[in-house]
Amino acid sequence: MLRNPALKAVHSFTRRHVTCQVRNYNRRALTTTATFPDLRMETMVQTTTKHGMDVIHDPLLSKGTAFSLSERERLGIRGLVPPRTQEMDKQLQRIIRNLRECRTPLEKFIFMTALQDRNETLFYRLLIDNLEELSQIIYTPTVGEACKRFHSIYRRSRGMYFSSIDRGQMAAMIHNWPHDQVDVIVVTDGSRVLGLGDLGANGMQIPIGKLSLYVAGGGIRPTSILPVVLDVGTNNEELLNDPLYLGMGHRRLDGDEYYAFVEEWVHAIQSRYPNALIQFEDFKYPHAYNLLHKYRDRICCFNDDIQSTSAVALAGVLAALKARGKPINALNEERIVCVGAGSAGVGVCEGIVDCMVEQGKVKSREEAYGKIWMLDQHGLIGNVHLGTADTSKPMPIGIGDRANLDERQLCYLKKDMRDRMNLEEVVKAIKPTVILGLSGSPGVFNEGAIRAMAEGVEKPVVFPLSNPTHQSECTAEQAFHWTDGRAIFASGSPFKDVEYRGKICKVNQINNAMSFPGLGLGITVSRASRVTSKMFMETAITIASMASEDQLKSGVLFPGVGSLREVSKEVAVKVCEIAYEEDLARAQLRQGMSLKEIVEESMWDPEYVPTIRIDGHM
Ligand SMILES: NC(=O)C1=CN([C@@H]2O[C@H](COP(=O)(O)OP(=O)(O)OC[C@H]3O[C@@H](n4cnc5c(N)ncnc54)[C@H](OP(=O)(O)O)[C@@H]3O)[C@@H](O)[C@H]2O)C=CC1
Ligand SMILES: CC(=O)C(=O)O
Ligand SMILES: [Mg+2]
Repeated sequence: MLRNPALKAVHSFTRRHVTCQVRNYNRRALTTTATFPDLRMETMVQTTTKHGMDVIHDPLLSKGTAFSLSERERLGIRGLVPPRTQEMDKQLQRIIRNLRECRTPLEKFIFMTALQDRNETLFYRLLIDNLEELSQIIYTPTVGEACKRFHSIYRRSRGMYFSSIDRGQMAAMIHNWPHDQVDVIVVTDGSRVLGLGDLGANGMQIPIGKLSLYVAGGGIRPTSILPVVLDVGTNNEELLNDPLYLGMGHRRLDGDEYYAFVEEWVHAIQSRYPNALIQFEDFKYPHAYNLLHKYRDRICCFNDDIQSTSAVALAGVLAALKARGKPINALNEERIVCVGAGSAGVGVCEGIVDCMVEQGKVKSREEAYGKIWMLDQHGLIGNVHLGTADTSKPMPIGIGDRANLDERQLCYLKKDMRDRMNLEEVVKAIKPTVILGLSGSPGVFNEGAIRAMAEGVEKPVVFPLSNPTHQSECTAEQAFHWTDGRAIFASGSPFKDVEYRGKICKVNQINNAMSFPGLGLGITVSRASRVTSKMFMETAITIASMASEDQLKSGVLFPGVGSLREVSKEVAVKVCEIAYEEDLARAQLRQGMSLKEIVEESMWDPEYVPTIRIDGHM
């Protein structure tokens, strides 16, 4: 059965007191007999065995100044908080005023973290009500800065760390986590944090930020999430030499040792939380792919950078087709350049190829690969027999530094083009309609390349998707100036709309944050045992259909982060449908309720509910 998202107290009234039957997350009925003059029949409540200061200092229970007098009595906190009970709206007024006084985004980040550490209900209310503004603090771009500075701004622990000294202990350690029900785990090894490289254990802020979006955008309960760092070391010299660094001070494990480490962790998770969805995040190529292929058919997991980035980028490309007045099943008519051949670049291009094949307008997968030109840091993945851009000596494939290319990247090799052509040369040669940036390399969309692109197409689709903002392949302003205001533009991190010659040019944000919360919600609600390719493709199509004709005309491709809850609902319903269709769902459908109603009812909404104390032995 699907879990009721809120605890429910069912009261049977006797003359002087109430018998209260409370169901916890495991649907175990707990019964307590006490007098609750402030509660009515069917009141939602939260329960605790805690008392006094322990209640005030538990961020999942604390309401700060909002505890009612009756709650203060029964929880033993009378006199421990200021006397006036202040409801959430007043608390929000105070919080917002204090937040606005923070001078820098990083100060805001620290402020938000402190709020999350003392009162999660208030934190999530604030976040949901101001998603567009505050996602830029708890997520990209500010989270990037917070990762770099994690070891110097560290205040209080959140999440779990599994490190090289924990080998052999992980199955026992997982029981240290205080919650019996975990629905979503985001795990990183910190090897490629946004476009910032190897940040080791400092990467913890990424799972925390992603999971905050799961709660705020996807309605997952804050008690059901688990952020994890696999601290297998770091190769970041600066961190290794910093005495304040909090991770293991050795170089990264690699090879068999690395994969054995991850395997032990997966076993530990499975032993306690066999139904949890695992999101692999910010693992460097090729580990990211290797882990995905190892686990995707074994456990309920996906790789965010590969798969949900692919869903949202495909959504952007499909919506851009519509914005250019083309049908979305004409993807095969596009000429796409992808700058970046790592997890995200290859993942996004695979999603586009899957979609072209699904649309049935290409004869083979190979034909679809032929529509995409891929560049890595050396330039185009081209034919080394035709020579390279920087040397006239031909070099057969598999020799020299091209030996690193694997079969996933070699699918895009262009036999009729010279290896390592630079971006501008590629653009001039093939006249692309779409250019994607997933390189983590700022400024690689240079003026020459973008101007050349704009000469060949009326509405060039320019998507510099690298994060955070300062790693973006170009700025919004550059894209609109170099294309004479004609670009359809989206970036990974937010930019402001641009005014160009009196016209407001719209900026979209294409970030996997638009897809993973809804996906996780759908998996959680249906209790799907696996995450499938179809779920990502349908997520893309769902998101691509969300903008109105007028929005598309104005350059808006789909709703922004501010509408994340609405987007997540739609995505979750679609993911649930697929889970049932593909026979992967383990939750029984509820009679008389549509999937949409079930999804909506499952979404946690931060509000204060009365707290009652129960006897821990009941
Ligand atoms: N908007 C979104 O939702 C998402 C954005 N991203 C962003 O994508 C970026 C890449 O992530 P990911 O793929 O995981 O990282 P990887 O490290 O796996 O891959 C980076 C790729 O970029 C290539 N590259 C580096 N410099 C250049 C250059 N100057 N010109 C062309 N290619 C270059 C690398 O080449 P080589 O192989 O030769 O080293 C490599 O192929 C990050 O900045 C990340 O923030 C990632 C996921 C989601
Ligand atoms: C957004 C994201 O997942 C990344 O930049 O890695
Ligand atoms: Mg990522």
